[in-house]
Amino acid sequence: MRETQAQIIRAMGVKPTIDPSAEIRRRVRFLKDYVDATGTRGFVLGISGGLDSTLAGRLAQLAVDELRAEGMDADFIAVRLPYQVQHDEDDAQAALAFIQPRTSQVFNVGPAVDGIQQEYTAATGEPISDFTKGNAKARVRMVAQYAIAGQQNLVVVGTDHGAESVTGFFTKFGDGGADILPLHGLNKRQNRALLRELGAPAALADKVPTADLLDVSPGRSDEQELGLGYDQIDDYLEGREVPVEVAEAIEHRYRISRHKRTLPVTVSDSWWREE
Ligand SMILES: Nc1ncnc2c1ncn2[C@@H]1O[C@H](COP(=O)(O)OP(=O)(O)OC[C@H]2O[C@@H]([n+]3cccc(C(=O)O)c3)[C@H](O)[C@@H]2O)[C@@H](O)[C@H]1O
Ligand SMILES: Nc1ncnc2c1ncn2[C@@H]1O[C@H](COP(=O)(O)OP(=O)(O)OP(=O)(O)O)[C@@H](O)[C@H]1O
Ligand SMILES: [Mg+2]
Repeated sequence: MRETQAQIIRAMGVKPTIDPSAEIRRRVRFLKDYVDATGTRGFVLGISGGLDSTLAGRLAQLAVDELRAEGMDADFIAVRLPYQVQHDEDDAQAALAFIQPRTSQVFNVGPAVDGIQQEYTAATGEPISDFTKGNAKARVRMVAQYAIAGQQNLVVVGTDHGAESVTGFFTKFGDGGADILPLHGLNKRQNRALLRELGAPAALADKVPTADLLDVSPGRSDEQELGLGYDQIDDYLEGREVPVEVAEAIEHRYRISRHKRTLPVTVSDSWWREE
């Protein structure tokens, strides 16, 4: 295995093989212990219909079920955060039906995002690009989740995991902004395996991953945007041999996204000087 590959695998914490049921137990216990130790009341998470939030949402609900059975007044708020009307709303509803959240809410990010779009043009005299607007959607979702968390003494669940973290494929302080990451150390196929173990419908576990941030191409697949397949990223993270150009593409993305996996850089930091 390439030395860089070994270093990246260590940093991402991905194991070559997992026991899905043991991973589920470990992660539910983690969510419960965290709430218990911090005096918070539970969790809030945006549910998109994609597989990561379906998994993290189900884990959060299982944790809350157990906390409530133990006498704690815990809650999980699953929040739909569409930009106006979501093209795959049916999948989001199927995800909610599977998760069975104690509480669910709908918070349309459309008016806030459109407000930012208008003010951007008013301020700069130029239109905001669809790409930048897409990141604003992810950031408004973060703001909405923190509003709910702040009012209700909840923590914001993030869905970051090895196969996204390694390429920095998330919006900084958008979906990357969260308090607790129950999927840390898993790659994409391992997320699917946990969902299957939990009994999720195949349509949810097998769904094509999409950031779904662009107005111009709703539901464009992550793989199309990245130019890399999750199977390739997953193989890399499991320590398997991948074509050298794939390894180099992953390592390049890993290097240039380092700033997204650290706290804001300060005058005392030097990591950014290293190659
Ligand atoms: N070297 C550096 N040191 C410190 N900060 C640096 C920096 N370079 C950029 N930055 C800052 O970071 C910003 C760029 O980062 P960011 O705003 O995140 O933007 P960026 O990384 O360009 O775009 C986010 C990417 O993540 C994808 N995404 C987003 C959300 C969800 C998902 C999904 O998987 O579903 C995927 C999205 O499709 C897009 O390709 C810059 O505007 C700048 O403020
Ligand atoms: N339309 C949406 N409604 C609610 N939450 C959303 C929406 N879009 C994104 N999110 C939140 O942002 C997170 C990051 O999006 P991302 O696409 O990486 O995950 P996903 O949609 O859950 O799964 P997948 O990567 O398989 O599409 C989601 O897990 C979810 O918490
Ligand atoms: Mg998605």
